Amino acid sequence: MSLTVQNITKSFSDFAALDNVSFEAHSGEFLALLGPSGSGKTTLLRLLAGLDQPDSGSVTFEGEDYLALNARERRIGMVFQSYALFRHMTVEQNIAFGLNVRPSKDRPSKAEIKAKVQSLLKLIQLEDLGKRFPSQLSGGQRQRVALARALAISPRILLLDEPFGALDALVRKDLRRWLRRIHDETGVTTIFVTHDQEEALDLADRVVVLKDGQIEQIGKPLELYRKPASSFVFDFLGTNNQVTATVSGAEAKFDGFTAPAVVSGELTGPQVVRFRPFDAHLSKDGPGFKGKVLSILPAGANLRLELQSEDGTVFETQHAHDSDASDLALNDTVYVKPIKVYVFGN
Ligand SMILES: Nc1ncnc2c1ncn2[C@@H]1O[C@H](COP(=O)(O)OP(=O)(O)OP(=O)(O)O)[C@@H](O)[C@H]1O
Repeated sequence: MSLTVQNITKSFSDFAALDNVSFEAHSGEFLALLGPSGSGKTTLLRLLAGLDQPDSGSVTFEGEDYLALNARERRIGMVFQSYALFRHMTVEQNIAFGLNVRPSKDRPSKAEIKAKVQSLLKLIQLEDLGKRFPSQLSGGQRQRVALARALAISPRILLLDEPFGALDALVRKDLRRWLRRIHDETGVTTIFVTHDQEEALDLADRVVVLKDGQIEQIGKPLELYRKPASSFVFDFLGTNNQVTATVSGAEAKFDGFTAPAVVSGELTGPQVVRFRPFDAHLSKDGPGFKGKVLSILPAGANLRLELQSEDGTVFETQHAHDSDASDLALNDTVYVKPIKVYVFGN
């Protein structure tokens, strides 16, 4: 059951929050909308949910005009960053809410609602907490309940707006895995808004990168990483280093060494080139950019180094714990050689 968004435009006064946005969410897909603050993610989600109308463009679900349906008719489940649970209702009552408020002709029986709530409690692994109130739950538990409540109506699409934004890093990571598992079990088409590139790349089947109300690129996480369509996408997906080089064909020439270059279009001559922290080789004698070790930080399974070259440029590099980098100490002199660079022409 796919959702097709075509040429959506939405302005506030004369400011275009969304400018000709088109994409498709395939049936059962987990799609992330990724972009910096103000890029239009929430505006887009609100249009899909029926909380607002676009100025132009179309949204269809399985060929049906979604814009002609009101929010309830669209059968969309939503989860927001702030735990929008009803404080005076227990967990069970919160989850049952969407079913209980249905008109009597569409409402399942009490026994059916009870069974549904129990199965959702099991799905979110909070079977023993059904009688608690939201204030008696942790932030992560509340977001799980919010998800169960969204799923209770058997939504055709699940829209999640930074659902883990208010939680600490460890809980976020935990919930990420958990959300992906729930998605895979239920198979519901899911659109997840985030400004956190790691979250998007980790969770989604495909990522839609938004910038200033326009789509910069749509692709699978690895595609975005390996074939970024623009310097914006490259920069937004993670830390990187920038230097100038002379580009010729698929090669970047530096002073005394070269590196393979992934070049967008036909760019030659002096260019800004970018490289990722893990696309850097360190050596004691060069060739490379000569620098001093400014900091050494453990980063999960890796080491992160900050190195300052003689002209003041700071490079960030990443290495395995068991590599030569682990022998380095602060202020050691070392040469950084990029082993793969990207060229976008800006
Ligand atoms: N009701 C509104 N009236 C005027 N401007 C608005 C309104 N809603 C959003 N905007 C503007 O539209 C742009 C996109 O906002 P939106 O909330 O969609 O961004 P976002 O990508 O979700 O950002 P964030 O990650 O900070 O939530 C912003 O510049 C915002 O100020």
